[in-house]
Amino acid sequence: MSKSETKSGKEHLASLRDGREIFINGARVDDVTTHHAFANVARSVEKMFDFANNPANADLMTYVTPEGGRANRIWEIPGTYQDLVKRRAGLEAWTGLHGGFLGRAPDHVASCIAGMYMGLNVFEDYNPKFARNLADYYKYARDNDLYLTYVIINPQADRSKSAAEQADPFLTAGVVDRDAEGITVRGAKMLATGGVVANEVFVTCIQPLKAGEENYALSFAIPMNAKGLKILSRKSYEAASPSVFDNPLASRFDENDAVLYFDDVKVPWDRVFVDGDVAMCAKQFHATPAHVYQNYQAMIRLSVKLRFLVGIAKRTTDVNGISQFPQVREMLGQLAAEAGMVDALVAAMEAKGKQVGSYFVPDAGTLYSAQVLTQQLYPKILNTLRELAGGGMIMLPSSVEDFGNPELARLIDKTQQSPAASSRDRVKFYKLAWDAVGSEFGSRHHQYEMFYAGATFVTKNHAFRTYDWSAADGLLQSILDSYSLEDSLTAGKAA
Ligand SMILES: Cc1cc2nc3c(=O)[nH]c(=O)nc-3n(C[C@H](O)[C@H](O)[C@H](O)COP(=O)(O)OP(=O)(O)OC[C@H]3O[C@@H](n4cnc5c(N)ncnc54)[C@H](O)[C@@H]3O)c2cc1C
Repeated sequence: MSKSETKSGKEHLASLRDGREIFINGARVDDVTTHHAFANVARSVEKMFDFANNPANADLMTYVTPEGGRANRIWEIPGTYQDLVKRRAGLEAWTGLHGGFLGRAPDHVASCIAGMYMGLNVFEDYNPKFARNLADYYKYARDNDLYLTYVIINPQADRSKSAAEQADPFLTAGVVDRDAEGITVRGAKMLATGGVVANEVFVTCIQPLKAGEENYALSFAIPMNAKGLKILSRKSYEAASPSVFDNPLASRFDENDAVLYFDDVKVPWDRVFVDGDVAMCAKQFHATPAHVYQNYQAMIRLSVKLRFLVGIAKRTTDVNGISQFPQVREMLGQLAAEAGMVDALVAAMEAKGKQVGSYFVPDAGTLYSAQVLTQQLYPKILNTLRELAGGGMIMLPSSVEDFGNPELARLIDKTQQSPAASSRDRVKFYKLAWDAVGSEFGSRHHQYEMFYAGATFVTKNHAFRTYDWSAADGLLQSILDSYSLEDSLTAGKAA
């Protein structure tokens, strides 16, 4: 691929046939692009790259890099507020292709690495050679339009103990050896979403590490086909959804989650960004714009997904003929306000953003408010959708096959009635609604939105850390200072 164009979907699919070691249901996967557990999500990713690569979308989806090539907007580093908003329009359009159901689509980790590059000075202060590695990697990934995933959380095991205190010191991925060529890594990371259809993985630890845990204080990127990297897939919801009509989301947007096991994987020095520095592991996210920038992308995605879910709510009320009930309108109004709030939070992150050197960065405090609130909001919205639908999402034909039997098709037409849709459209809609809300795929999304950014105590800590407490306290104090015990006593006597 020349530097002046983005990757086509076909090129992306070809790049996935690289001998990567994916395992599912007791067997190794030969070709992820044709395997029945992954082929459709690979197609969905193919469509995303084709959309970005379409000349008609060049202005929306690509930008001119400082070096003069054209790259996917996901890699763009905005210099101004206007750049940030323009980049968001591209990300929003891209997310529309999957309704926000690909949580770790290529724009997520690209935003993280771009954010680290914006904070290159932090890496330079730490280690100029590793800083050069990061800068080179950012440009390499951008110019080759790589799809990156990341693994930044350690396996659960015993959460009351640190990585070093677990029964097996190599449960958590850590360094076993260093030599002239690089480091050798052994152990696991909790999970990589989208890893099966990504090109490379960024591996590090965002959880706090203590002195003495330097072996786990790593940051590096390697291809998904690196020798010794084992990709252990969870159950595939795609494989369990042979018909698009029956599970329109699970069959096409099951991005997969997989444990990554590093079976003595060799990482060359030029791919290492942090080695053995506990403080730097945290700084790469929080002393650079990386954490804010990657999660700002996540909020853009979520705002699109909520628009989709609110669309389901409204359609449910039309299909069931309940939209005129005042109580139902109230519920829709509540949903509209909630989805509108997330849109507004994204806009506020941009409007309250600030210049960091030559880059424009979204507002951290607003982002963390959004994270805390949306972790609570998503389950609430799913619950409202269930409340509006009643049994409509459940009492549906067993599968698309029922339509192939004329006698059953006649009975479906008779029993699936709606004031606003044909029986077929009613079934089509409610199958989609159930996939978003209640299927195993929908349920995984419930968990995803609650945890992708960390457990709630983690996001609340970020909100605590970034809120302007001095402004709050200053305001309180100024009101307290506007009266006194003495004044009130004197006033009392005067009366
Ligand atoms: C669907 C899905 C996709 C994901 N994708 C990715 C990915 O692509 N890459 C990646 O790196 N990670 C990914 N994650 C992992 C995600 O970052 C973690 O789930 C998240 O950080 C929480 O960690 P945990 O799951 O280990 O939960 P835990 O840390 O074990 O927390 C679970 C609960 O235990 C309690 N708890 C645990 N520790 C404490 C404590 N110290 N103090 C108080 N209470 C505590 C809390 O009640 C908490 O809610 C994904 C997770 C999910 C569910």
